[in-house]
Amino acid sequence: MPNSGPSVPILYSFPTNAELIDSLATFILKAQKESINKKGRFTVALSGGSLPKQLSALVNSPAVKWDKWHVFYADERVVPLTHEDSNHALCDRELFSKLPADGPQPTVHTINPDLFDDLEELADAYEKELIQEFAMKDSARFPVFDLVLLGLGPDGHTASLFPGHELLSEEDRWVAYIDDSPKPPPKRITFTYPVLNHAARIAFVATGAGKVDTLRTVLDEPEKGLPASRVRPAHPGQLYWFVDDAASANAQYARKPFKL
Ligand SMILES: O=C(O)[C@H](O)[C@@H](O)[C@H](O)[C@H](O)COP(=O)(O)O
Repeated sequence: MPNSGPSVPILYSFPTNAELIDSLATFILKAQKESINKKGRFTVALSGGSLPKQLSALVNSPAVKWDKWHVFYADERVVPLTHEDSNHALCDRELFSKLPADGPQPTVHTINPDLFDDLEELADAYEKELIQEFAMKDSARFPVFDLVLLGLGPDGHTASLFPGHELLSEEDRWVAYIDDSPKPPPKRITFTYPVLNHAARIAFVATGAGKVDTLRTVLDEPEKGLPASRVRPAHPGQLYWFVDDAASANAQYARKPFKL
């Protein structure tokens, strides 16, 4: 019977962070290849937190076709783009600034600092960039990212979708703002579920014993509805978890051996 419901998450758990980093890079390169073969470009959404560091194996990989990458931020903090709280500044520091200056560079879509006084306008402008990237190029009704990389907060949040927040039921807007984030800084913009759940692939990355209870709840008790559990891309989209054994220690959820 054809499956048209949300994807069943695939869990990969690695004994060490080094193994996770290598496998994640292999996974990303495969996604990159498929996407470029199909459409000539690779659309990627990145998050902040510990995620950018987990992409370190890409920096020196000659297989990365950086000039085909179109990068957005799944969420961004409303601070100057060079501020230490900025997800763009973080990704730039961990990733983009490490690429050889004379080599191919990604196209990176940042939020517009000229609009910081009006969060609605800021979110709308970022949504327009998504429309230009997807609706105009692919004639798609929703943005279909080739890859979205997400982190998991200790309270089960992901991107800037926090437990109990009204944005969890947003069905129309693709990009929304919040000004009451429980994790500082309070002002942020974030992709909503309509964007996340139309992606072709989503990979969560979560490491360390600090995530052990939250990861167990997200994987084993999705009915509790933590924000990360609600990320379930519709068929044929696929959801993956790249975690380490410290983070997955309490989860009953079945692990898959990593093999592409
Ligand atoms: O901008 C942000 O705050 C992030 O995008 C956020 O969603 C992050 O991914 C999680 O909080 C996990 O963060 P850690 O990986 O640092 O635990």
